[in-house]
Amino acid sequence: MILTIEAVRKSFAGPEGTLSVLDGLDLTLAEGATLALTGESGSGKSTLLTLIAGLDAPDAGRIHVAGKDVTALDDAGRAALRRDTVGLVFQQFNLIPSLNVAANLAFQARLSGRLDRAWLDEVTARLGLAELATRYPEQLSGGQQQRVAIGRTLAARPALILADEPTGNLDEAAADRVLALMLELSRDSGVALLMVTHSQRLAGRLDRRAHLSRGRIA
Ligand SMILES: Nc1ncnc2c1ncn2[C@@H]1O[C@H](COP(=O)(O)OP(=O)(O)OP(=O)(O)O)[C@@H](O)[C@H]1O
Repeated sequence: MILTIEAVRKSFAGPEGTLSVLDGLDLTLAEGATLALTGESGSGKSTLLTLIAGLDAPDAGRIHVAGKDVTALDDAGRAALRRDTVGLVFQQFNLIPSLNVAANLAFQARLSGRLDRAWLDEVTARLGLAELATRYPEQLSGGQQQRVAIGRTLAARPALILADEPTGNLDEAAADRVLALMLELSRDSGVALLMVTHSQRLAGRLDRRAHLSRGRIA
């Protein structure tokens, strides 16, 4: 398993008291498998991705990524996990403002020591980003920024991609092309994909679906 989640709990302190978001959640994902995570707004999908990525800690339970207990790693260990094993495509694109599109696309792959020029060029072309290569993030539309954020993660070929509505800013045709590229990467390179989506149409193209409700996978 690339990902094993056992009995994870997470709650937040809010103005009306404690809000329990994840309540004993279990989930597994095999190497190279693709999973669509659905659930109502506020059900905890983004929270779950944040915990898997080690950007926040669960209150209880265990999360293993590629055999490592994320909940037991220190800051440096969790940063190394994000550099070497887990790729993130979050709703805030986190592009580097001082780097142009080409440099943003290569950034993650270079950092993880997996820069493969031919694959980077293919990702760039397939996401329609070649003609934008010398632009800077602030000169891009929301959808263009989203494609750069996806490309940056795909270029690095991490063992596990966590994507939070990665095609939310794209029209249907562009969303289909992007998802096709992600699925192809999964099939050809054994990259596992956990993708949050509100689209039943897109969810149906992944191997499995998991629905988050009342803090657990239904
Ligand atoms: N850091 C935080 N502090 C307090 N409450 C939080 C925090 N992060 C998330 N929440 C609350 O936890 C709940 C789950 O939020 P989350 O963003 O995980 O939902 P989601 O399923 O991803 O929603 P959406 O589909 O709208 O993106 C929400 O009620 C949210 O307000």
